[in-house]
Amino acid sequence: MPPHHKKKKHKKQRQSFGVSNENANTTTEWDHSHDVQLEASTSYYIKRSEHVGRYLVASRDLKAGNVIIETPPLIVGPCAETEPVCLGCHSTFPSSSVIYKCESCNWRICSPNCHGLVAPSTHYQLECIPLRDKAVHKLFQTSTPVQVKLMYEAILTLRCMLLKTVDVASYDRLLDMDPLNDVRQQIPKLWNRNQKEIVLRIRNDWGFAVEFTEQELHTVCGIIEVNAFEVGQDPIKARALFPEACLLMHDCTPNTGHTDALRTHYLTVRTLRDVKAGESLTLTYAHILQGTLKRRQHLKDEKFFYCNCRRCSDPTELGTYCSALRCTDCRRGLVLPVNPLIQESEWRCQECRKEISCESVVLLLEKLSQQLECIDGNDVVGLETFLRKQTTVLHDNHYLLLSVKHSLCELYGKIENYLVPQLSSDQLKRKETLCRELLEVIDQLEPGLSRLRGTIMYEAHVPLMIEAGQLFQSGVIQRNELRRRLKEVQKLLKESAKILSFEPEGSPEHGIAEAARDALENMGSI
Ligand SMILES: C[S@@+](CC[C@H](N)C(=O)[O-])C[C@H]1O[C@@H](n2cnc3c(N)ncnc32)[C@H](O)[C@@H]1O
Repeated sequence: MPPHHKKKKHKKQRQSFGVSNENANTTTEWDHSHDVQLEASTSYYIKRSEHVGRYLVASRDLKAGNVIIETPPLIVGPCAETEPVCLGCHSTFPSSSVIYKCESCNWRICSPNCHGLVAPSTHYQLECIPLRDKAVHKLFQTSTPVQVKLMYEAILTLRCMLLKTVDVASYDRLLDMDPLNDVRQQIPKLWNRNQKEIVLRIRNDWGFAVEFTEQELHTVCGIIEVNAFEVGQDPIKARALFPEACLLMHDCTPNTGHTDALRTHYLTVRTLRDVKAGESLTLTYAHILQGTLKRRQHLKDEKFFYCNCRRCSDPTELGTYCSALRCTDCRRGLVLPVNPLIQESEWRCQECRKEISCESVVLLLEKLSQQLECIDGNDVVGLETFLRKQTTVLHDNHYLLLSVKHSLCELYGKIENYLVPQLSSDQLKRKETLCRELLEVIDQLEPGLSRLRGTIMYEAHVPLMIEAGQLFQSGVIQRNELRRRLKEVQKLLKESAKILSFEPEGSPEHGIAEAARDALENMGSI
């Protein structure tokens, strides 16, 4: 993995997928007995419940790593509020790049030979001629940068609508996805934004009023908002729709994970751990290393439902305490939400019973997040200082601290002045501790073949291997202990290589899998 040389902000956690529902009831489980079975595949069948709508259920016992869905996208398009991107492959344009434009519609492309221009359900097949005929590119001359971003955002909606004439079967599959119109219509801010920025833009500014009704366009906006996956990796990022995969129910400790191929966005969904026949197959629509209050609010705001899963229902978040604060009154107890399924719930110290309002907790976390945002993402000393100071206020596993620990465990050994040969034994020990602390939490929240686990296991092997060698050479440990330690390193590398071998070719994680395999080979037999 190349070192991070660029100055960067403290990294945000990676997010995957988005969905919705309005149910804010406070039951943690729902009664499945009335759920209706709809369709079946070899690995799953589709059921429907009052509470979540359609969802997938394992039709047989599945092993960790089993592929349950492998599918090309129904349609791909630019992200919301994106910088201008190539309408073929959705890559952003480096500032120094030569400007190419599509000869027909005059929108920017990365190159006349871009593979994406001719891919099914993209530029040439869908919006190129209509954009040309309506001379939409002329609007760029009079648009502000914000309006330009909104023009790119509207492209995916236009593409979906154009399927109606170009590929009726795909359009029907698209319309089978739930737009949650009733729910979204009750959110004026969202509905009015779509009306102004997407619906009226396409109908009035771009001249498609005869072709598409307002209602049709709102429905497609909803289908995208509720069901689209974020696909790709910098500098190519896009949104894509997958009719089967979008039926996976959300859970904050999911039993499946997904990857998408870099160029084609071909999606593969795999089980992260063994799943019994009859268990729901679940995916997370939120960040794993995020606290319940924030995770649930994100799901409500972006995906229109409050999650009531096992993790959300448990104030300790499955014993990880990753939302817990330290009591500044008695200085002994941990402060947890009284009822985590109520967003406004009071928080209470488990020792002195002192209560804090949810508002105060939110304000404190906002203040701390802002402080963290101000620290450069490569500033090891700054991040360590933040950790040291805030462990007096936050539990060691608090999600804000976990995100700092995640950054630090990658920085030690990777950036200038902290490259592996430059690390002191204290710094190596520190990297090891950070990795162990993170793995302990991830083993609870996303056990199994999780990408996060795989990358941290790779990081963990470095200090362990070096330390074992140094201790042996200085005579502190004997051959047997060396062998035991190297076996542990081997185990980490094997698991990391196995997990990350699922990652798409060309991705950083795929590179780590290769590095793990090389390291194993270099170790030989022990
Ligand atoms: C992408 S769709 C999933 C498929 C959808 N159930 C259907 O019938 O088309 C996302 C929607 O499913 C529901 N959903 C998924 N996971 C849920 C969960 N854990 N709790 C409540 N609703 C959920 C919400 O209504 C959400 O808006």
